[in-house]
Amino acid sequence: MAIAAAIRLLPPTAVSRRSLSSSCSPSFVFLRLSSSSFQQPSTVKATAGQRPGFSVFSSMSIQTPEKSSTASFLDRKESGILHFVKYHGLGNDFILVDNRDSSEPKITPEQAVKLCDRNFGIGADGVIFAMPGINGTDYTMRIFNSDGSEPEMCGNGVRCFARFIAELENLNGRQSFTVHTGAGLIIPEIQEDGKVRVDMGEPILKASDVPTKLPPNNDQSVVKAKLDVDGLTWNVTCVSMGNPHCVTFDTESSKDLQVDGLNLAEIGPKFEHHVMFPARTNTEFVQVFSPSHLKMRVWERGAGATLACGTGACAVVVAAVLEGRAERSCTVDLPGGPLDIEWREADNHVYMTGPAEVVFYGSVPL
Ligand SMILES: N[C@@H](CCC[C@H](N)C(=O)O)C(=O)O
Repeated sequence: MAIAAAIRLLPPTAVSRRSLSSSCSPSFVFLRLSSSSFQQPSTVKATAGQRPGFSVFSSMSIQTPEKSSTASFLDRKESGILHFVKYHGLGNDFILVDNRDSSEPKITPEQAVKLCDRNFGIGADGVIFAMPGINGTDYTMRIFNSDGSEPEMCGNGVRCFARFIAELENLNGRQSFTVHTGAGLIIPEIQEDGKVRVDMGEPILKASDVPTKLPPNNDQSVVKAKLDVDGLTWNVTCVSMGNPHCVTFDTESSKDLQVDGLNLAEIGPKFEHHVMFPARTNTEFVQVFSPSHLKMRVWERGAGATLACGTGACAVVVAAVLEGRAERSCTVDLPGGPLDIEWREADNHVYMTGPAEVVFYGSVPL
């Protein structure tokens, strides 16, 4: 059994999308992806938004270009077919689904696991659904991790979400809108340079709300607590950005971490599933270059080692400030690139600024 994915390297209409991919030349590519769980390729139709001058190639046939169509690729509604756009924020990659017509996700967590598979599916760290807003917000964002679990929030994901919404809708010059998430109200703003700045709200420090069972300090926060993992005692600070994070800068026996040398695949799961974290945890391993320049690697709950984690970078700056290691405005280097993070004293909100890019457009049978 196999699935076919139609992949476009250029967004289908140019006007609102020009800044997303101005350096790409238009082309279509059809991929065949093996999967035991999907329908035969014969059931798959060519679904990319064709325009004059383009040829669409599939593994079975070459099809002639269709007539010009202004209909957006994503506006197509074929039953049994999921149209998506794959985005990434610093290499943290997501399958974005237009779910604005329903408050029920178009795919199940089990299907998300299959689509996220990097060998047998599209490949992604998660699936994100753009849904109708609730509680007076413009939109709702939900996300499934690549293991099928549902986190409350995703920082890189919400930047991708913002660019996706700008693709889907005429925002009439509006650069900002409100998004309901499991972490509450999140406000992204698309900047002139195409980057997205996000008001990520206030960090949560109360141990029982993070949640962590590590013993809290008098103010209920867990800062520089001792955590035994893999034969070492790690100093950890716990921060929730709606989702839980355990941040570590050192162990009892090492002054500073050298994050490049860490075996995340070995230690990451031991943090994630540690008994002190009843909702599991994301874990950030951090090196301090200067009070405004940090470097981190992350092991994500439900997704493993990823190239970037937006909520993680926010949690890292909060933890670094609480531990007296950094200032409130920092550049955080992640394996996929840098994020600018500010924990603003005036409103206690964390602001994250970084890129979000289209990778390709595609369709898969469900
Ligand atoms: N990569 C995301 C976080 C995604 C959710 C996380 N894996 C969790 O389960 O909490 C980000 O950029 O914040």
